[in-house]
Amino acid sequence: MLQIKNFRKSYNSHVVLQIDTFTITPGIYWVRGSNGSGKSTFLKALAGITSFEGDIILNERLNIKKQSVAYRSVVNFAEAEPIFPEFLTGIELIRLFKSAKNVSSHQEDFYLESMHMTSYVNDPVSTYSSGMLKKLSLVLAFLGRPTCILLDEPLTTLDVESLPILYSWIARQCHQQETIVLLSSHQAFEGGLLPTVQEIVVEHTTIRYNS
Ligand SMILES: Nc1ncnc2c1ncn2[C@@H]1O[C@H](COP(=O)(O)OP(=O)(O)OP(=O)(O)O)[C@@H](O)[C@H]1O
Repeated sequence: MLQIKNFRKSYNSHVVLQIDTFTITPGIYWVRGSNGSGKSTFLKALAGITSFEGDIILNERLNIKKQSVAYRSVVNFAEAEPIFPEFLTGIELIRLFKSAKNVSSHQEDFYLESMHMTSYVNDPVSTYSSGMLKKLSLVLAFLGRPTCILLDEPLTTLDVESLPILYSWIARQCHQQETIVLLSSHQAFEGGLLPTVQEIVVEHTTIRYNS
């Protein structure tokens, strides 16, 4: 469970997001809002990579500010437009993430094979197209034993064949362990491929459930 309390994020003293209290229980959530509404800001705050006022607490014990290392070890984030060191190969980045997340198994094999990435995962990321970079960032977001997975604009640059594969990863993850999965998009969710999906709307500098 994620609890957000007295949250406020400003850029140059301009408030872009304010949330009094908001609770997210395990499940799949479609975070929808128009351009500039604050979706990325919200996910970056939950990922612990942008500063904010207030508290974010995971499972009633991991405060993002007080237990930041433990919090981040179970919260994975895929950026909307991922940028990686160009000289590293995909597999080197995966190994780096695995060591940070204390993963010893060949957990990545399932993701690389199902997303048909084995032919280029040993190449430097400087040679990757934007869709290939996106797929690599999605693999990284599933490594370890995350209890929260944050995917910012995962549909952007992903080809139509890859979308059902990503959705199957999400369904598998939620089946194996209680997980909060947040996917942001400016588009409405087209159902069918995922189990129950709830919608969180970002608008008017705050968030709400779309019930
Ligand atoms: N680094 C920054 N400095 C100043 N303002 C910023 C910064 N990042 C975001 N903003 C502002 O915060 C607001 C929310 O931006 P954010 O990127 O979170 O929106 P978004 O909903 O993800 O948009 P999009 O769908 O276009 O990606 C916008 O008004 C944006 O101009």
